[in-house]
Amino acid sequence: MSDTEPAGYAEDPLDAPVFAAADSATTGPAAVCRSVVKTYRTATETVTALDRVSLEIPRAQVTVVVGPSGSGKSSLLRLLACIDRPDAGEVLVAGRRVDGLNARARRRLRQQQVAYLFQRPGENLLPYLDATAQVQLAAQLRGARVGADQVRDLLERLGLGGRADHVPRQLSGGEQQRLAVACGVVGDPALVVADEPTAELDTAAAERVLAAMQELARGGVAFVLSSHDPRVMAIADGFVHLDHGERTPSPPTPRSARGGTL
Ligand SMILES: Nc1ncnc2c1ncn2[C@@H]1O[C@H](COP(=O)(O)OP(=O)(O)OP(=O)(O)O)[C@@H](O)[C@H]1O
Repeated sequence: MSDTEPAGYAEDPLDAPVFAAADSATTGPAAVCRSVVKTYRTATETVTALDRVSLEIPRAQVTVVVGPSGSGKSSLLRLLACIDRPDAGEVLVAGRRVDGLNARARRRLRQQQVAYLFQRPGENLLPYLDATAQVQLAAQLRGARVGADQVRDLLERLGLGGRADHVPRQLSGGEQQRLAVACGVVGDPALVVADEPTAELDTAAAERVLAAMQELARGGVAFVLSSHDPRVMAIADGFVHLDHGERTPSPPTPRSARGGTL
């Protein structure tokens, strides 16, 4: 993505950590969208991927974004992860408005408050670092002081205690994705965003990754996942349904009896 910004987008005003005021950074929803519009312009047409979508992502919960192919799920996740910016509307992460920030400021906020997990487990990791070093680097980039004990504990919780000195090619796909989750949650970001996190995993590996996400969410971080996978829906505390770029009421889902619409 280019860092070149059209005029009018704000630099981060302070060259300091991008935390909002302590109260809104650590309380309230992890993220909020208000009447968000996202369009893509091609040579021949303008596609409206999101049309006035509003929602709140609660902390300490797993929110699953569902909808047919092309309904805008990835577009929404990219806005929440501060990778893209909406054409209109407001996006707040950890209480801070991010829609007006330029690429550099968004990148800094992302480092501290958001983790984005790619579908392919290997793409979330550096090939030459072992599991311990991956988590330490993620913490360092987030500006968090995390001791060796905490890294070891986190790897243990994710079932990677015996893999601490393994590099990604020595790990299975499921282990790689759990390591990516460890890197995502270390240093207490507000939000971990994952687009189709089980798409590349077999059933057993998917279930372990999802169980880890569900358990870690209880610690306070918000997980936002997009998926068509019933196993992902089964761990949802709430759903956001999209159709043709619009937020729609919840149709029946496998776990609609438990998860609410947020
Ligand atoms: N870079 C782009 N340029 C043009 N159109 C795009 C671009 N990215 C997405 N779109 C269009 O925006 C709409 C929403 O796409 P998006 O990828 O957000 O949907 P999705 O629900 O994640 O789909 P899927 O489940 O197939 O991954 C679609 O019509 C898509 O073709």
